[in-house]
Amino acid sequence: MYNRKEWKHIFKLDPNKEISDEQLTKICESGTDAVIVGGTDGVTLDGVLHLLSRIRMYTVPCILEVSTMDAVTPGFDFYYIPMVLNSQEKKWMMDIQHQAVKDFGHMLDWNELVAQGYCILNPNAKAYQLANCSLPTEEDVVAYAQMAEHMFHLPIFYLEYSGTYGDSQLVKRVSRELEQTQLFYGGGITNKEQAKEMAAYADVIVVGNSIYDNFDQAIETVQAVKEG
Ligand SMILES: CC(C)=CCC/C(C)=C/CC/C(C)=C/CC/C(C)=C/CC/C(C)=C/CC/C(C)=C/CC/C(C)=C/COP(=O)(O)OP(=O)(O)O
Ligand SMILES: O=P(O)(O)OC[C@@H](O)CO
Ligand SMILES: [Mg+2]
Repeated sequence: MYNRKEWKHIFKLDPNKEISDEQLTKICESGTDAVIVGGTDGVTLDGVLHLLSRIRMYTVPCILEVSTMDAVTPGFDFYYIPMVLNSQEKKWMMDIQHQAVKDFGHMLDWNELVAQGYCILNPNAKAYQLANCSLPTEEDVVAYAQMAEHMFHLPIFYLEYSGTYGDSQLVKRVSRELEQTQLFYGGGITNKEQAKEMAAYADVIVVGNSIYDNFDQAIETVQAVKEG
C-alpha cells in the first residue's frame, strides 16, 4: 500500500502536546511522507486516540511509535517498535518487546510492525534517561549500524538526538554502512538548512519539537527535503 522505502520526511506528533486543527491540517497536507504519533512520557490511550481520529481525516500515512503498551490501539497504518541498542539494560532492547509479543503475538498483523534500532545520542533526552543509555563513541555507533544491517536485519536504524541538533558528519559516516536498513535521523531540526544538511545523508529525517516551537519553519522543512 505504501512504499516506506521512498519516504524522506516525517513529522512526529506528541500526544502529550496540544496542536490546533489549523496546524494539524497544514502538517497533514504539507507533503510530508508520513506522520508518527509518539513520545516518551505522558503517552496515554486518550491522547493517542484523539490524535489518530484527527489525522485520519487526511490521506497521509499514520504510524504509532509504541512507547507503552497502555496506549496501543488499532487503526494505524504501521506500528514502529523501538529497540534501544545503546541501552545498558536488556529490558529496553529485548524484554519489553518480548513480553508484548508473548501477550499480543496471536493477534498481530506482522506486516504492520516495523522494528527500529535506536541509537540515542543526546544524554539530556528523556528517552536516553528512561532507557538508561550509555553514550557511544563514533566507532560504537558505526558498529551498532553494522549490527542493525548485517546481524539483526532491522528495517530502520534511528540516529536519535531528540531535542538537540546532531553531528552531520557522523550521520554521513553511518549512511555509508547501510544499504538495506533505512537510516532515520531525528533531533533538533528547526529550519530548512538543517533539514537539507541531514537529508543529504539520512534516508528519512524526522521533525518533532519544532512543530511546537516554531511551526512555520517546521513546515518549511518538508519542501527543503523534497527539493534536495
Ligand atoms: C493490536 C495492535 C493493533 C497491535 C500493534 C502494536 C503492538 C501491540 C505490537 C506488539 C509488539 C511489540 C514488540 C511491542 C513493544 C512495544 C514497546 C512498549 C516497546 C518499548 C519501547 C521503548 C524501548 C521505549 C523507550 C523510550 C523510547 C525509545 C521511545 C521511542 C520514541 C522516542 C525516542 C520519542 C521521543 O522522545 P523524547 O523526545 O526524548 O521525549 P518527548 O516525549 O519529550 O518528545
Ligand atoms: O523533537 P526533535 O528534536 O525534532 O526530534 C525528533 C525525533 O527524533 C524525536 O524522537
Ligand atoms: Mg519529542
